[in-house]
Amino acid sequence: MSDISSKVEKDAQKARVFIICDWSPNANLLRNYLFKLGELGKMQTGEYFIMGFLSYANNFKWLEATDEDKRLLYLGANDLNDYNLTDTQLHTIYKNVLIFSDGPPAAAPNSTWAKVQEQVLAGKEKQFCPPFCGNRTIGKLIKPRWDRIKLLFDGIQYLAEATNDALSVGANIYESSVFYEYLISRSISSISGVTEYVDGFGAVAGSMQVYYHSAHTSYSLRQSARLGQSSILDTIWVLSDEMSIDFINGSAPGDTPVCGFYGEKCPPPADNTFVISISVGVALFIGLAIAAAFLYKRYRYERKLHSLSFIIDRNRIMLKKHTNLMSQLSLRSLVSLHDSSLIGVSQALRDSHFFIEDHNGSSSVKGSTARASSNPFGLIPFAAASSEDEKWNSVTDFGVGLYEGRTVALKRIYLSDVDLRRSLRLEIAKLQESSNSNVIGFVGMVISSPNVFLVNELAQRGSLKDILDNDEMPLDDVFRSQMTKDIVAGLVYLHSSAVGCHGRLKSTNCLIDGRWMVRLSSFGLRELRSEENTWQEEGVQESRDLLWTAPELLRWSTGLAQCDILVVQKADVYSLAIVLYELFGRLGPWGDDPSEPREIISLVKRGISTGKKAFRPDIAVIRDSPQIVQDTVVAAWTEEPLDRPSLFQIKRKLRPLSVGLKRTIMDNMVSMIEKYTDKLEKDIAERNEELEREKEKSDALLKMMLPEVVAESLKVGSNVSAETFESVTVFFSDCPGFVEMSAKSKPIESSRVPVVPSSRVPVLASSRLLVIPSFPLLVITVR
Ligand SMILES: Nc1nc2c(ncn2[C@@H]2O[C@H](COP(=O)(O)OP(=O)(O)OP(=O)(O)O)[C@@H](O)[C@H]2O)c(=O)[nH]1
Repeated sequence: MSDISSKVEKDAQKARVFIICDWSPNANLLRNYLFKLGELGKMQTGEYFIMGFLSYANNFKWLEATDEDKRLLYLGANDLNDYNLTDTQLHTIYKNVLIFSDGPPAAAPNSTWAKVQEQVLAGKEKQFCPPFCGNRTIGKLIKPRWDRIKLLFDGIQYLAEATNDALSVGANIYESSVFYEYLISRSISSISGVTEYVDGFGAVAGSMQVYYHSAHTSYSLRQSARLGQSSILDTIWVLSDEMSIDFINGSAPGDTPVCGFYGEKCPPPADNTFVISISVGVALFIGLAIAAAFLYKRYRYERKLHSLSFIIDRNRIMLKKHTNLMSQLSLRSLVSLHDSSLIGVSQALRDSHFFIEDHNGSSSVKGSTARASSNPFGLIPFAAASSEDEKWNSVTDFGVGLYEGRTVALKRIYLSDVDLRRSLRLEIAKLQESSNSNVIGFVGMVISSPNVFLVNELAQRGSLKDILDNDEMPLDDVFRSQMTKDIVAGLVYLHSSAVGCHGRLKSTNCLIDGRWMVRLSSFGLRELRSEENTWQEEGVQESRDLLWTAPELLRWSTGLAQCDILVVQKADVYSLAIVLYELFGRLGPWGDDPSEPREIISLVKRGISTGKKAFRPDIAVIRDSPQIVQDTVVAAWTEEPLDRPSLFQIKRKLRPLSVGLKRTIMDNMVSMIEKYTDKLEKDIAERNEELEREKEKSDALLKMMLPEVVAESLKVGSNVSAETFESVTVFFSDCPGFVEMSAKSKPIESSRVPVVPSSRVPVLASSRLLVIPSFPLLVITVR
């Protein structure tokens, strides 16, 4: 048994389809072979197949057994327990076996062969009676050799037919060489009902029986078909009956495995044990590391939540007076307030839009702060506050302070105290996490009852509203496109961050930093800000603040904190539409609509009433803006929130605005300054020319009135010192009759009285030479 086991194992490594030529001496060998393959798991996969030949002479009892199970018995059912196989496995094994045998085919009912078999069996019974009359067991045990019986019948039939043929043509059947010609190359109609053939050498090709597993019987192989020669001329063997083989995998197994018997057709299987164990180890380590990192992060997060590190002690902030130049001054006035030099103008534009001063009046030069100690820009003064409390109380909505060496913005929250519950601390943690170039960073919170302030990064140039309200602040396409891009980018960031939405987007919350970049502020803290709203008194300002709010939020009475984040995101899209309208129309959030904010809000709240469109700003106000902007605005303020485009769609739609926008807003600013510079250069050159001319005139006048030396001294600002002369002549003279002469002359004529050319010419002599044009005959005398 162990021999056959190792043989089977070896064979199975070298072959897939086994053709076993003769088991005749021992049918149990087939059984062993099959079941060993089964035990190795080879037969169940459908990869192996066995075909074998069993000689009828040696195995007729098994092959002729009518009882299905007996066939199995002969195949080794006695020893079945020796094999470690289940019923199902046995069935599967039989599906992979095909047996051929040389015995006669099974007799068809009512055929001659069936009758012969019946007579043989009856004769057999007679033969054993007496002594075994009535005892059928003996008869059953003795199996007739049907192959021999068939051969006997066929042989007689064959000889008779050959003799008949020979005699019918008068051939001499006693001459063996003659008779032989009638014996070869002919067919035999076998008693078993099939046709067999004798070839040219006198050999009977005969037929072969095929035994195969039958699905509807128990463990057995049964005669399923007959393999015979197709014709007397043709030596091809064909299956004469229909038979299908129930291949386990649906088709015949290949003669070699996919990877070849030695795996030569596939890359050699690496010894994965080491790799697998390393991988598992690494995976385990990474898993543990991730879990540890996660737990540690969670622990730090919880600690952070509990640490209240965001609370800033009021005393660590130095309050500053401030004014926002953008909201108060035009560029022109900015120019005139500073010295008119070009450096002064550009400097003012570049860094002085925000003016901060200490309480005691001395200017603080920090970041973009002012240069003057006076108050040329109309500082928003603090009340003459003496105590810290008074100073903090006097800060209105927005204040400025110095904290840890940087200037920060202080945003008043209209609550007298704050309950630092977990939900609020979570909201604050989200704010602390948000960091993007288009949103204002959160620094901390001052809670000093009754004052509550958010401390944020400061945006030097105020809000978008400040800039839009300043009529003389030029805004061209580059500015608008850049600002649009920044606002959309800020919103996209917020929607994808932990904060999730903005909730109160408006132009006052779009702040402009020192690099002219728009950064969104006042987002997050929805819970805290909702409390503030109910606490705050309703007023005109509050209605004005709602001009950017989406209709569904206006109708929502329970406050922003209760809204689903998706609802607020859609409301942000509406607010964006109003901000864009404001940016491109520059007439405020509702354009030139004369209605009071309160009226506008109530009309928006009403929504779409039958037959009417939703109440919105007049789109004609922005008709000069690019079509994509107009389309975006109209789509984004649609009444139905779900019909509004997503931010990503808006971003994509507005992308052409930035195409070709090579210059940044800073470049634009510089070009604007250059334009101003050119103009001022021209103005100054003209003024200089004028000044030069005037200067020449006054010099000439001075020289006429005073001696040159004296005039020059006076021009350079030095004193005219007294001089000493040793000999001087003081000459006083008068022209007699000058008064009469003047009375008779026109003013122009009297001005043409010649002047004595030089003091060195003898006066009396020269006087005779003088001629007055209007009195040519008059002789001038001098006294
Ligand atoms: N320069 C400058 N001005 C600011 C800053 N923050 C706020 N402001 C000014 O203060 C004004 C009001 O700001 P907020 O109180 O945040 O605006 P709001 O409309 O009341 O905002 P919410 O109440 O938060 O909706 C803005 O329009 C700006 O003029 C800042 O960081 N820098």
